[in-house]
Amino acid sequence: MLPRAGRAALPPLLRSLRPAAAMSTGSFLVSQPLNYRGGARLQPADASGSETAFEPATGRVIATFTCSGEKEVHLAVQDAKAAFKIWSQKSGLERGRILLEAARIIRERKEEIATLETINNGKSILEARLDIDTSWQCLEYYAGLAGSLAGEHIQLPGGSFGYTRREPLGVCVGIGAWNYPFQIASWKSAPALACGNAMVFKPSPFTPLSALLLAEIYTEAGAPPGLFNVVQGGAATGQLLCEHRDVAKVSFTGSVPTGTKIMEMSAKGIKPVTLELGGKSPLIIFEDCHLENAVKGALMANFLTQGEVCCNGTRVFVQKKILDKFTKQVVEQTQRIKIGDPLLEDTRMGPLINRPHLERVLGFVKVAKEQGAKVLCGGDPYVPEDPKLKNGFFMRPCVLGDCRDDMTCVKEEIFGPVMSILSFDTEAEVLERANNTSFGLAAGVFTRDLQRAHRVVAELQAGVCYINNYNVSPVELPFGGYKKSGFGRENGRVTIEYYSQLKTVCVEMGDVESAF
Ligand SMILES: NC(=O)c1ccc[n+]([C@@H]2O[C@H](COP(=O)([O-])OP(=O)(O)OC[C@H]3O[C@@H](n4cnc5c(N)ncnc54)[C@H](O)[C@@H]3O)[C@@H](O)[C@H]2O)c1
Ligand SMILES: O=CCc1c[nH]cn1
Repeated sequence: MLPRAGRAALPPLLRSLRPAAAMSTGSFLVSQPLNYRGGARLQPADASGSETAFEPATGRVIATFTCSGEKEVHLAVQDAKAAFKIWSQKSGLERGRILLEAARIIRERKEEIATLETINNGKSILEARLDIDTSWQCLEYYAGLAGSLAGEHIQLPGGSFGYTRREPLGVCVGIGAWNYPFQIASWKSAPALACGNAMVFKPSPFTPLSALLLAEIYTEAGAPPGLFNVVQGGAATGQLLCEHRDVAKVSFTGSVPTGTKIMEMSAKGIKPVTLELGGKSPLIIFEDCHLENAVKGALMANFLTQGEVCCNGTRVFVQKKILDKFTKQVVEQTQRIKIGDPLLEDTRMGPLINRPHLERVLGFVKVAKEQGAKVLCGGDPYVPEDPKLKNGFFMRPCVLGDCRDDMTCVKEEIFGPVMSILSFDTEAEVLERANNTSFGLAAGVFTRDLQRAHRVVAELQAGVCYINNYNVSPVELPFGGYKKSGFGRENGRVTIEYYSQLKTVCVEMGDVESAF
């Protein structure tokens, strides 16, 4: 454990951020090493190229860093292996105590972590704070479960018996996307560590920073050095991690194409894998809904984190009778979303992650228009008045009307603030259309008819379904997809099964009855 006094002697990533309230957009720079291994921040032992991280609100480079090569990946896995030896021998209660302390430190440092997340990702500070809340809640939740992890005792004939032991897997690898950097690192590491595993985590090269804070926090909370390590890099580094022979499991959050590669690599090593992939989720608004809530739900389903959310309900199916009224209100409220400096308290939408992604999202809007969709609002670049934001990656949130199921904007994941509105007549019709996708991450339904709500969600091919709300993620509930949106789950009790294995012990109390 690194004592508090020791921390002050180091160059902590965020010392320059304290007090968080004093930090303003356009001023943050990082020059310290961004790998974390064996309980300390360090430069990688070897390199596989370099990457730059941006502040999306200004377009400034805030960090240039070395991507980890084969040697560094190996060292991180070896450090994790050494920590695993110590950690896996602890009781669940002991592990839970350290996770609880880490949760407490996250709460205490919430403002600086949220500030860093906002600077590097671009999401509003209001949202970043909520992400940090679901992060410490996740640690608390698995801290609570750690002490109760157990097998069972099974009586056999003649006094013999068997029992099962729930054992950790070993060194787990976590690979994250850039949209929820700290939360993804927390959602993967908390259940992994609670079960007795160690972890090597690779953040997205677009958002390399906040996972380091989590690493420092675990160390400060009393985790053995090497229990949670961070290696920086892109695809090459990720590949080295997945292929390392001492890695027991890979938990991946990202796109379907990368998920496919991860699964292929894991198949070669017969390694279990959790895949949290993309989506094109349906949100179904029936005419008997509470309209005001449905409108709010549609905005929640589309515009959090600039629309860069895997489970977003981007195909909004609205029953014909209320189509005009619903659309009018959605457009009015979308136009009121305050875009701008994400560190300001009243900002509700910040910049997209980077310039190429902004261009890609704007490209989807262009194609939608060409294919006959009507841009009801937004869908164009936005330049805030503040001169320091003039090179930021902003766009105005977009609502598309007159959409059809065969349009690109309705079929493909855009991962930006673009809502497609479609109309429908009957329940049977909308169910068929909602399920007509290779994705299956989430789905939502707004109706006052209780029976219909449950009937519809029973038919929806999606891992996470919402009734009369959207995009709430309590850590007690499992999260994950059907179909090409992946498999395995994060959060909830069930995730214990994805980070542990069951050993059966058969005990003979009599003599051996030999067949020979
Ligand atoms: N289901 C979920 O919980 C969830 C959550 C967040 C994001 N996502 C999805 O993530 C995508 C956006 O994130 P992204 O652009 O960072 O995804 P991505 O697939 O491009 O990258 C994800 C991570 O994989 C790494 N990577 C890339 N190629 C690799 C390879 N060959 N081997 C190993 N690692 C590799 C990247 O460096 C990054 O850390 C969207 O599709 C979104 O829906 C899903
Ligand atoms: O982006 C999808 C939802 C999510 C948030 N954190 C992990 N997954």
